[in-house]
Amino acid sequence: MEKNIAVIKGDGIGPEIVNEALKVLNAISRKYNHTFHYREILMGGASIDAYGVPLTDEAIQVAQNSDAVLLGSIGGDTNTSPWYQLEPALRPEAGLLKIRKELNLFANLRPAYLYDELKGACPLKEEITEGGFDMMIMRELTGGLYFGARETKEVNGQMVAHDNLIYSENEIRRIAIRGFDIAMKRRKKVTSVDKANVLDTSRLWRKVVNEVAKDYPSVEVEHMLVDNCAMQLVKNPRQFDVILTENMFGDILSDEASMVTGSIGMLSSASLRDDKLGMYEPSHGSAPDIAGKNIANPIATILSAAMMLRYSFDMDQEAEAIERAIEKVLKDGYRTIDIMSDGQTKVSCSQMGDLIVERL
Ligand SMILES: NC(=O)C1=CN([C@@H]2O[C@H](COP(=O)(O)OP(=O)(O)OC[C@H]3O[C@@H](n4cnc5c(N)ncnc54)[C@H](O)[C@@H]3O)[C@@H](O)[C@H]2O)C=CC1
Ligand SMILES: CC(C)CC(=O)C(=O)O
Ligand SMILES: [Mg+2]
Repeated sequence: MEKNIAVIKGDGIGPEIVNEALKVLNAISRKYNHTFHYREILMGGASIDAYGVPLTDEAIQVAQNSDAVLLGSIGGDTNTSPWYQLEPALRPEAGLLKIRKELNLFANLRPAYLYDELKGACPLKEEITEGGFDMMIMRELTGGLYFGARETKEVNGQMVAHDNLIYSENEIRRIAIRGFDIAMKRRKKVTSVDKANVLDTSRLWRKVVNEVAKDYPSVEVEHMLVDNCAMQLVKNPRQFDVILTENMFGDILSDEASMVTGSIGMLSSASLRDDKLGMYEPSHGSAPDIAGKNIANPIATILSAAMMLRYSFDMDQEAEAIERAIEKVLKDGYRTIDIMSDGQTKVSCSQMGDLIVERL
């Protein structure tokens, strides 16, 4: 098969981790006789430095006309980077939000899975992690607080800021349908997470989720308040199958879930819409604290590339080959520093990519 992939390396560790994913994709293309055409575009700080804006219309067009987008991560140190002296609409994150919105990538899938081999890297007690866990966080990605109007202005001599949180029934319904569809292929349980004891958007969310649930009688549905969910994720992560939630709650809960898998460097993601085009990126950010040192964990990005093969290209066998190769590397005891524990072999970002390629 021949596929066009828009590649956004981004900032910080972005180029390091994407290079490892490209290594793996190249090995897959050789082994399975595919041709992947990479079209590199800029986003985030790299685009600000080159063009003065975090994402150009031309870059969006390239992404729009590709079969999938592979992204590293964007952004800098929000305390020290000069990018954060710019007005908010010109900062790196504005590029990421813009591409998600322009491509209508409303469904963000973040699978959190505890590999047996990484139980030692998980900060939870053994009795909690015994038996492992495997959950899919289904995060709404193009609505809610990150996309409402916002403003900071002076009122009565002091600065006041507001951010609008808006959800429409249709936005909730389409992500809920995706969540239930995914649950049907898994353990048939949806935990819908909201703050319906306080927020109108959450009350609407719950109502629409209950309506959608009627079409999936074999799926068990429960509603959980987000503060309780944050606690349950560390108390008993095994109870979760699909966590269905809005944009900001999903952002926060997925970082928490990632740490329970051992490291945020393990958590992949797919951002999908109604057709096959999707964007694939690790759930973490650009990690400026470790950028340029060749120590970042590239596994989340490589697993995201596997999700791209599965969801955008229908290449299930190839995706599985990558996932199995990662399992083998972990079984063989190789670890980047974030997942390192006693008795294992510490490797760099690029060595981890090579070791995965060797096992494909
Ligand atoms: N999708 C994206 O591109 C995202 C971008 N960001 C941006 O990233 C920048 C840094 O944000 P932070 O809050 O520091 O979050 P972060 O996710 O970049 O880093 C948090 C911590 O996790 C570690 N970490 C992250 N990825 C890792 C990996 N692959 N291997 C090993 N360790 C890893 C970092 O070293 C850091 O200690 C900010 O500018 C933020 O806006 C944040 C989240 C998502
Ligand atoms: C940088 C934000 C806009 C996004 C984020 O934190 C995420 O998607 O995980
Ligand atoms: Mg995040």
